[in-house]
Amino acid sequence: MKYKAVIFDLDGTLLDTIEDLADSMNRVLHDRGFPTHPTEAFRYFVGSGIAMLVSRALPLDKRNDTLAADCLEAFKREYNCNWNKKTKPYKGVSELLDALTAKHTKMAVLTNKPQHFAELCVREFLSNWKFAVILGQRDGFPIKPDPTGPREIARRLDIPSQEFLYLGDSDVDMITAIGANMLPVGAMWGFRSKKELLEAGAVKVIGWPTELLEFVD
Ligand SMILES: O=C(O)COP(=O)(O)O
Repeated sequence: MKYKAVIFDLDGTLLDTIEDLADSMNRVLHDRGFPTHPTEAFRYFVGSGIAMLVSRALPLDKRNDTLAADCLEAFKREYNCNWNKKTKPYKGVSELLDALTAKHTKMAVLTNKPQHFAELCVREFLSNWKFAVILGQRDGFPIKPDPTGPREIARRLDIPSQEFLYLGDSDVDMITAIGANMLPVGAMWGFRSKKELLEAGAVKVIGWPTELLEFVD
């Protein structure tokens, strides 16, 4: 089966955002006298939205709703100043997006990043390519792994779910793809391991972006 459309996860799949996310959150922690984390630790904090990132980064014995809400607002302020400092597309992404564009494959972005930051990042780092839909975290809508987002993309593009490839770098992405009846493909250059991707149901795992082309119509 060859696929007609691709949904991309953003953080850890198209863009390496880890340092800007880590620097922003570490500043919030440092300002409050809490321990900071090495950048690598954020690979496991990212993926389920920024509220979860903030909660995972807070000291275990300090996690409460009031502090988490305060730190979430502080994180948004910091990230608003830092989102484009060190972020960049992964190597090989531009070749993949060029090739998909040449094939007229429909492309969309689905991320648990807030909608505002998702749009900023796509505009700044991926403006050479057309994404038919960019869906980030929006108030009142469930985030991944709920399949509402990918189903909305399929509906808006008027392409059956089964004809979508879904490329992501985390268990959340694989579970989302399976729930939406799309082919889950794991990106091994991102934040998580091959083992995690396979255990979460990746049907394929690829080590370089253009390997995705093999599955595209
Ligand atoms: O959790 C986030 O904030 C974003 O993560 P995602 O782009 O991998 O969905």
